[in-house]
Amino acid sequence: MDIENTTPALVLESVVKEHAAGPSRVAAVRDASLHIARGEIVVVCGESGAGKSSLLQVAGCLQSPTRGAVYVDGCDVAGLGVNGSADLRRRRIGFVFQEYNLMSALTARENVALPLELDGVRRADRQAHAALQEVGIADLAGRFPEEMSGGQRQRVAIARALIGPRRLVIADEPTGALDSASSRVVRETLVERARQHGAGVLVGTHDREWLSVADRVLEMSDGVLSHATRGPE
Ligand SMILES: Nc1ncnc2c1ncn2[C@@H]1O[C@H](COP(=O)(O)OP(=O)(O)OP(=O)(O)O)[C@@H](O)[C@H]1O
Repeated sequence: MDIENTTPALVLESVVKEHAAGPSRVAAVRDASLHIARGEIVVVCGESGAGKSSLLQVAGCLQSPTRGAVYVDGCDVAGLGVNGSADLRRRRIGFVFQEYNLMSALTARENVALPLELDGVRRADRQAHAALQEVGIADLAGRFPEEMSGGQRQRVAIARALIGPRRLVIADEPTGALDSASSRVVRETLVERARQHGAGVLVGTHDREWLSVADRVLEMSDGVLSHATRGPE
């Protein structure tokens, strides 16, 4: 394995995330530390309000930590500034959310190509088509999101999250809105694509079905990330 491949996809060091709530503050993440290697799938479970989304937002550089450090693919996010952080998100991090977050005015292929096009990558369209082929929905490339099922939309989101040199994929309740058959397809697709691309994957979910595909399962409770873990069940 070369040096680049041994760089962790994600390192969190003593991360604290507080949210303002009126005059007081809520500690959503309390002193969380975590390493995710490339190709590794880590699932964080926990009840509603445990702090999973807050942890994922900080890990995905969508929010700054109140304290602590975040490294994505070896890069210290605190030193990047607003533009550098946006570039890192667009180039190195893929996101999959419960709500899909696809652009409704763009076709499936255009949605997948968008992060590459924003970076001026040539032949983005062709790469997007290949990515849709890999997730098994190339025949829907010309459809708009509203013309697809939830499971199909989520596969478009996965193709978009993994296109280009992604080092880290953040998935927040990726199967929360899907039936069990679509959920299984989405799980298998994300896992297979992550293994092929060598991206580290951090999934926050209530869906216990994710435990069977995880390399590590962590529990979150009242902002505390517990490393008293199990392997996959
Ligand atoms: N923007 C915000 N402003 C104020 N408080 C927030 C904000 N976001 C989250 N919180 C609070 O932080 C805590 C953790 O919330 P978070 O959404 O991270 O949990 P979660 O485990 O993802 O929950 P769920 O599974 O319901 O999405 C909760 O007490 C929540 O009310």
